[in-house]
Amino acid sequence: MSDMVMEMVAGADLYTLAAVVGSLVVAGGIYYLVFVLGPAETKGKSAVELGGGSLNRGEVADNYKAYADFFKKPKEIENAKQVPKLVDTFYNLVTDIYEWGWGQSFHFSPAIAGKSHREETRLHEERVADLLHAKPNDKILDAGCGVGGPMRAIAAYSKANVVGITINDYQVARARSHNKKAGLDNLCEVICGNFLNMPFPDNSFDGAYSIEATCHAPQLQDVYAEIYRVLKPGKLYVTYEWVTTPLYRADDPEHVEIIHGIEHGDALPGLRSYSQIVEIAKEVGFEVLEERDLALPPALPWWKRLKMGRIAYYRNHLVIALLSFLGVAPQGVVDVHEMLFKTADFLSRGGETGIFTPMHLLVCRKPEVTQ
Ligand SMILES: C=C(CC[C@@H](C)[C@H]1CC[C@H]2C3=CC[C@H]4[C@H](C)[C@@H](O)CC[C@]4(C)[C@H]3CC[C@]12C)C(C)C
Ligand SMILES: C[S@@+](CC[C@H](N)C(=O)[O-])C[C@H]1O[C@@H](n2cnc3c(N)ncnc32)[C@H](O)[C@@H]1O
Repeated sequence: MSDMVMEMVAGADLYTLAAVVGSLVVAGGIYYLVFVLGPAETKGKSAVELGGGSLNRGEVADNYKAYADFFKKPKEIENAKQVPKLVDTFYNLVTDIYEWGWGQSFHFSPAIAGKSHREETRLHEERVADLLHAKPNDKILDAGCGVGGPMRAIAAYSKANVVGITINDYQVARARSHNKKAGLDNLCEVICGNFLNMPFPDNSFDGAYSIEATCHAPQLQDVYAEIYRVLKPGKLYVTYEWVTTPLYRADDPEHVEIIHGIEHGDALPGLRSYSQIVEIAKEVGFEVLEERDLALPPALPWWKRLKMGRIAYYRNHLVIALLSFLGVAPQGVVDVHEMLFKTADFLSRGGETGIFTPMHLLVCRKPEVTQ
């Protein structure tokens, strides 16, 4: 072979080699982004599984649009009847992303020096069990149970039986599957239903709790009255509420912007003030034993992880955009993720300014003798 031919062959080999190495690097990069870096919290959910809950793939984009439109027409928010449906749609859209990027407990916790997010979450949940004095064989209600992170922690810790209710049937399926995998399906039960009208008899629970869930109720008195109804006399109800704090000023445009941002990104029919919560609990018949904002010092910022996660959110955005482009993730997931990205910012600002807390604690008792 002439030198020229030899050079051509060597050149072609080099091109092939470069193409093979290039493809391997790209494939490795995608694998690393999607499978290794993808699941931020546990190995529970990976990026390739991100979907729209109970929605068909083709319905995600339209449902997101319907959700976003709801908040463009502030008048409609007053129509309380539409809210549970809106909340159900919201959780179809966000449940996978929450699990993938946060974990199986859909709530915040006070940061604790030297503890991981997982430990902080567990301690915040076990506090509920302690406040309820939950014990083996008790039957405890979890109103708005998500995919069951808190219920599993509380059942494992106290050995009580926990019955969770959520409006979203996709969450029911996820929660049941997690309960089984955790070996806690003997203690944990999940049903799909509306906590404004629960399918449980009067006086049937030894305790009840709600973690960052009743904020979705258009009228807080409706859900509190339902919880009161199903509790046995003398038993306790513990709740972590999303509220505005005494620092919130309705005439400060920045405060108003932050609170609207939180409502829009979290399917809230209108955040309540901390001062309304106790009044409503008393109005439905509860005695209020304790009321406290768990976010106040010496507690460390609950929004710390939200802020620290920023780099991860950009990476998540990249992963989701790529999967959506490849047709793996349904159309519309990118928009949902973008909405959550903005929400994270409003929530952090709510925490930093001190005008918002997601953990206003109330411990209530249904009196022995009810009126
Ligand atoms: C109680 C509620 C939900 C509270 C939190 C569990 C969620 C509130 C905001 C969510 C998130 C924001 C940013 C997301 C990020 C852009 C994405 O890449 C990964 C998931 C997020 C971190 C996501 C996780 C859950 C939240 C922190 C409400 C709805 C009443
Ligand atoms: C932010 S999540 C919190 C879930 C769970 N408490 C946790 O901490 O992981 C709010 C939950 O409330 C539920 N929810 C909201 N409105 C509801 C309603 N009307 N009836 C039943 N569940 C409802 C949602 O479906 C979701 O599971």
